[in-house]
Amino acid sequence: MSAPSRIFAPGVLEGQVILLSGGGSGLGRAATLELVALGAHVAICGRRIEPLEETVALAGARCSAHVCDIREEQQVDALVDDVLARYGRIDTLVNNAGGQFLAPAEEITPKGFRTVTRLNLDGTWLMTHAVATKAFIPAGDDGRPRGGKVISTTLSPHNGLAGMVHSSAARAGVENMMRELSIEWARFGIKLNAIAAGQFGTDVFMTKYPREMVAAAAGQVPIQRLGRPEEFAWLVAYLASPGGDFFSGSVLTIDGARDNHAGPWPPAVHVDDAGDPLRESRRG
Ligand SMILES: CCCCCCCCCCC/C=C/C(=O)SCCNC(=O)CCNC(=O)[C@H](O)C(C)(C)COP(=O)(O)OP(=O)(O)OC[C@H]1O[C@@H](n2cnc3c(N)ncnc32)[C@H](O)[C@@H]1OP(=O)(O)O
Ligand SMILES: NC(=O)C1=CN([C@@H]2O[C@H](COP(=O)(O)OP(=O)(O)OC[C@H]3O[C@@H](n4cnc5c(N)ncnc54)[C@H](OP(=O)(O)O)[C@@H]3O)[C@@H](O)[C@H]2O)C=CC1
Repeated sequence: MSAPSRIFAPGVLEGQVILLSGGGSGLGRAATLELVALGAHVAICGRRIEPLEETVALAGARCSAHVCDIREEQQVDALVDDVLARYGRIDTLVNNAGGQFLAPAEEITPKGFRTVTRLNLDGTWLMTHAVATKAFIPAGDDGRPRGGKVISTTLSPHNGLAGMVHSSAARAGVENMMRELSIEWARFGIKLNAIAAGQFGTDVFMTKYPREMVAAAAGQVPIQRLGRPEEFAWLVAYLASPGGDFFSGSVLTIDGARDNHAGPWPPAVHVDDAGDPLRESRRG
């Protein structure tokens, strides 16, 4: 059973049904636990059943595990049908599944580039389109489109992350997809936003990339630490809650100011011996 939320009133998501991709690990698992703690039913998907079942064991009976590769159209259709058959509705889709490998651009093959854009851009589109057409656009009891929310994880810094040309391109595509659809699908009551995540110390982040880069990562964040998965989870919960109802077409960057500064923090020439930012003296 999920622990009570440290931030939100219990029950704020009571009765909501949320479909979340990549719920078997890291940010997706943290978000699932928070959403369940707030009263939502959360259906999670991923390619491997074992990590999904671990999340279900932590979350309890309001969470269900569904194997689905979000890159495969038929699997996505079957997933959304399954979730609707089980819960009868979907209120929010969280497109969290994603990832990439780190490699110099000139070494990325066409297959490698496609692998990453298929996962992050095409997979997000397939999930978004399937949920919108099957759950959000069809009429509810009042004869009007049911509406719903889509929250998609993207990547900060926005000005490019060296070694990740495929993912940088794909996540920019996702952000603009959310912006564009927020206009087109406003007439159906669908609200779409992106969460541009900076560096978060999830298990995969800490182990997948070269050790020296990971060790330096927190130092490149102006607030001097990595994000904590629960901080991501709270933002997802807020957007899913009534507090998020007037957000649509936004990109919410959660990165400790990493997006605003591309180099080490603080840059040596901008600080005094004590490490404080330099200032100019007043005139006169
Ligand atoms: C400067 C600041 C320092 C900061 C610290 C450094 C890191 C910055 C991190 C930035 C923020 C982002 C963080 C995160 O996202 S953390 C979470 C990451 N999680 C994941 O990536 C999980 C999902 N990822 C995957 O499943 C895989 O990585 C992949 C996206 C590749 C998909 O896997 P799949 O099984 O479908 O693919 P394959 O392994 O079969 O590979 C297919 C082809 O892709 C090419 N490829 C794959 N790996 C590599 C590699 N390491 N190098 C080069 N090319 C690669 C290749 O063409 C594969 O085909 P072939 O096998 O036939 O060659
Ligand atoms: N941690 C970080 O610093 C940052 C993370 N992000 C993004 O946030 C998201 C979560 O990251 P994090 O928790 O750290 O990483 P993880 O690797 O732990 O999570 C990725 C999840 O996505 C699932 N997944 C991967 N490919 C597919 C697929 N084709 N179909 C369905 N599910 C899939 C994985 O499960 P399975 O392998 O079983 O399919 C896994 O549970 C990702 O999109 C990531 O790129 C963005 C910026 C920074």
